[in-house]
Amino acid sequence: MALAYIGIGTNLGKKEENIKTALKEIKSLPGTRINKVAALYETEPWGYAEQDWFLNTVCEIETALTPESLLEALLQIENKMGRVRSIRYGPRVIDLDLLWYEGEKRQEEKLTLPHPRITERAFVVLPLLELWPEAEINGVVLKSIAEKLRQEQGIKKFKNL
Ligand SMILES: Nc1ncnc2c1ncn2[C@@H]1O[C@H](COP(=O)(O)OP(=O)(O)OP(=O)(O)O)[C@@H](O)[C@H]1O
Ligand SMILES: Nc1nc2c(c(=O)[nH]1)N=C(CO)CN2
Repeated sequence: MALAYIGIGTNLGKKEENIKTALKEIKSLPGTRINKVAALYETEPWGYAEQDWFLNTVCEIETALTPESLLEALLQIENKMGRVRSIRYGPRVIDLDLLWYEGEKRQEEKLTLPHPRITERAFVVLPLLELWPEAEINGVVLKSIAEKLRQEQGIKKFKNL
């Protein structure tokens, strides 16, 4: 079994329900269990401003799936939940990012590991640190950048699930 972290985001429709549905779908993937889920955070849109705030969280899973089959499964969940791809960094019902998978590295367009934009995003770093306080991504100790990201980007804890 491999340990992995998945970033979850939504800013369309019933956001909290979208996150709960995504968690149910992740839990039902073959050979996969959810260990823990961080709090839900309301977060300022990153990368494309003209859209509603997001609800974000991160979950820790253990899985028997390979990184490639896990990513494929996450993309299928996005499609099943009605994700339509249009604007880059634009609004979406659900966005599932494979953030980290057991220290594996990949450098392909289809799958980059660790996820290449983790250290730029308060909405990933803060929930990830709840689950993994010592997290280090590509040589960056995440707790050393958390406060700066928190001050630069709008983010507030909404609730624990
Ligand atoms: N670690 C990863 N997690 C999720 N998708 C990835 C990863 N590495 C590469 N990808 C690829 O990125 C493609 C586009 O993903 P998506 O449309 O969700 O991007 P985005 O959410 O707009 O941007 P971002 O990836 O910065 O969150 C996916 O089809 C997937 O193959
Ligand atoms: N706050 C926030 N901003 C985003 C998010 C997200 O999940 N949260 N996802 C995006 C997709 O690339 C683009 N911008």
